[in-house]
Amino acid sequence: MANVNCNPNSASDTLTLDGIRDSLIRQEDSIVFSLIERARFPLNGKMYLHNHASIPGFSGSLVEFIVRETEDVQAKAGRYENPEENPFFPENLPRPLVHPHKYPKVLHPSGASINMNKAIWDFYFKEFLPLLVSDGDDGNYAATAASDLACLQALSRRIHCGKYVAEVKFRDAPNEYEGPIRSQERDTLMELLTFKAVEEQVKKRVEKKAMVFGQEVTLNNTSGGGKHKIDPSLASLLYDKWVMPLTKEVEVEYLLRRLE
Ligand SMILES: C=C(O[C@@H]1C=C(C(=O)O)C=C[C@H]1O)C(=O)O
Repeated sequence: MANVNCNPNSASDTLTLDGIRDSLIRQEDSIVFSLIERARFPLNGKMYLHNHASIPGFSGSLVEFIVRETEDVQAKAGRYENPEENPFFPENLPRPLVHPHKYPKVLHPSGASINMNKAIWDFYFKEFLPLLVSDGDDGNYAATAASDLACLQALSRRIHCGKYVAEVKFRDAPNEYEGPIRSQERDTLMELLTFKAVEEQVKKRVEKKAMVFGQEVTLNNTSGGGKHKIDPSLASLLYDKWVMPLTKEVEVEYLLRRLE
């Protein structure tokens, strides 16, 4: 069965750049669908206000409450034992209550501590969401927060796959990477790992996916009049401005620690 996550050959230790890129392409589907689902609801801005919900014993926004509680139960079920998964609120998470699954150890151990979720949380709520959804409040706060979390988790998984991308790039050309790693040259590492032509294809493909997945499907020939559930150019903006730069930041951070 195809594995949709970062390491497509998770049964073995073989990593290939093509295999990981295939999995990043598959994850575009999850991200675009999660955006379409979130865009069913208006902004519902009160959910994001500190202490607006007055939850006894809790200080924070309603969305933070829902994310923390969801991560708590998922941690008990072992979700964060998977090196591909990173919590948004890692502090004080409970231990798993289930028997541990043995995930293959393909990453360098120092990579485990890289967690970009604070930056993902900030750009998603402060910059991207207002572009994606309409203004307004329909009161469906719990369902809206659940769909925010689906978007955040899909984005986080994709961006942290940068660890696997960096590992395979290092294994493929250790001689090129070792010098700049030893001298901790961020800019040289960034140049070495960047493939502009691949990035251009990614932007075009996600825009096309948003167009195709977000069109109205009817049984007669009258199409939805070119209406789309989300603005396709937003998908390409999301990748250009945030997803790919953060993936590359994960790659650089991983490489900087690769020889520890
Ligand atoms: C992920 C990779 O590294 C970089 C980041 C990319 C991305 O986030 O999609 C694409 C190309 C590279 O500049 C890759 O080479 O595939």
